[in-house]
Amino acid sequence: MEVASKPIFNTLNRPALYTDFYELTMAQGYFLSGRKDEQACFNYFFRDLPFDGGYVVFAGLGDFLEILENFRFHDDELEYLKEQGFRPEFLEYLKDFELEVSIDSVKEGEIVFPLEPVVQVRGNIIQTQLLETLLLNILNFESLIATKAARLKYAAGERKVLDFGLRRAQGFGGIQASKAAIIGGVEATSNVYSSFVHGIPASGTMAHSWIQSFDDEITAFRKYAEYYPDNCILLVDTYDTLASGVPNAITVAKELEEKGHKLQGIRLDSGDLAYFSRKARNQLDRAGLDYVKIAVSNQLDERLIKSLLGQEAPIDLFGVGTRLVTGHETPALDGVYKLTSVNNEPKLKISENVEKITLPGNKKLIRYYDDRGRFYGDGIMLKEEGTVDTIYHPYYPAKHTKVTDFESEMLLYEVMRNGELTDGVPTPGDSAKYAKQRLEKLNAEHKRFDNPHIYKIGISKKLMDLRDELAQSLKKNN
Ligand SMILES: Nc1ncnc2c1ncn2[C@@H]1O[C@H](COP(=O)(O)OP(=O)(O)OP(=O)(O)O)[C@@H](O)[C@H]1O
Ligand SMILES: O=P(O)(O)OC[C@H]1O[C@H](OP(=O)(O)OP(=O)(O)O)[C@H](O)[C@@H]1O
Ligand SMILES: O=C(O)c1cccnc1
Repeated sequence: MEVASKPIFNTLNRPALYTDFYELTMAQGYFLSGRKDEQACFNYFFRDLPFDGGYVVFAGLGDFLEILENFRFHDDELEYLKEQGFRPEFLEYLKDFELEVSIDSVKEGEIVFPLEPVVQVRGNIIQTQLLETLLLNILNFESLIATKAARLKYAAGERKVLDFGLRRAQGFGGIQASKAAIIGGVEATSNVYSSFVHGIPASGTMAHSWIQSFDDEITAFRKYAEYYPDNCILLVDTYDTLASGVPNAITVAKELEEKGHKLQGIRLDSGDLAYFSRKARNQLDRAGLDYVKIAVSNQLDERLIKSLLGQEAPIDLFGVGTRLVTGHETPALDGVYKLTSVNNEPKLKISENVEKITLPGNKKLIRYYDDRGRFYGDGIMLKEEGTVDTIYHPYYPAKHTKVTDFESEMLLYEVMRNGELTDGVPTPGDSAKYAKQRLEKLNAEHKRFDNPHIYKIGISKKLMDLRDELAQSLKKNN
């Protein structure tokens, strides 16, 4: 079959077919069986923490809400669906489609944990179903990369981390990856497109090609410094880092000083980065250039950054590409979108694996604080419940915690009501600020890379009983 190709960027303006085929066949099925006005509730949650880590930084809400603004079916899309065999009466329904769903979500940048209803979509069953793939595609990817960025930043501490990943990203996902990286805590990106469309800070150094293009290294350095005297990071490893690169950078730094400027830094991109950074720091300091920063890159990740700083490498800035934007070594966040009620009747998915039985009903999510104002644990309960005294381990109810003495906070906000945004789209800057504040409230034992302490998640007795009773009756009937 021949498919006319369409510019990929149109996806943002025309998201309705950015979905899996079965969403449309199910939607048509609901329509044909006269169920189009049934009210459904779906929950977005994940089960496994990526990177064997202790938390997830939630991201993607801004892009999701923005894209929903354009969710409608255009004539050529309806024509395509007609060719795929969809019925005229359903296509007529889609022609007049206007999004009317309501969405509860935690804030972008929130720290979230397994099983939590991070996003809850309410509305008619056709509309809520049709959003599944789009929502999962955006939220799973951006949350994965924001989480990776937070881990890199945790390893780097006060030192800066730059995103260098566009060239190694999974295609156009690089646009989202760079934004998510900023939300997770990275300071700036080399990705100009993402900077342009998302209003995030762009930054960069120079490539080996610049230096290779000149007859000698010093001329390459001088020329760059001439054009960018206040924003110049010289790549020093093209020929011989310590015998040529750093001495030439020192010469240029001195020339800049004479003209009233300061060399910003040097970048190391190969070899033993601890050894070379120490030697380079020594050479720079001996030349009176203690203000010149040292940037490093080369297949870095959070563990390598931690290791380099453990080796007391005098590094000020880490450029991270591949392993940031590809979410190395977790290819995807396993977030799912599960039906939890139809016409206010709670729904459940049973599994042989008890940990895969879903939590039914329309919910709320509460965070409890310890006496130092740090996150103590989270409670998942039914929306209609009042104050809850005790939260129970989702699978081992003998493990429970009394929560009456803790300060608490509701985490879900209605971000869309009947298809209208309630409070605009979160900006990456605001989400990054929020993620930073929230990560400060998360205890270090949940942030460490090796065997992080498991964060306490509990469910209310009512929710547990509802789940167990429903599971029993479904098993009897099926
Ligand atoms: N002191 C260090 N401790 C731990 N890892 C390091 C240290 N220095 C560098 N690394 C990392 O080790 C890897 C080195 O990669 P590799 O052996 O391919 O060397 P290279 O310098 O990239 O060689 P080249 O670029 O010349 O091919 C990179 O991921 C780099 O970040
Ligand atoms: O290693 P990553 O974490 O993926 O970071 C990005 C890499 O991309 C660049 O190398 P590349 O060889 O593509 O170009 P260059 O000439 O600028 O070094 C840069 O020098 C980094 O090494
Ligand atoms: O600006 C840089 O130094 C840069 C940008 C992309 C990839 N690697 C390095």
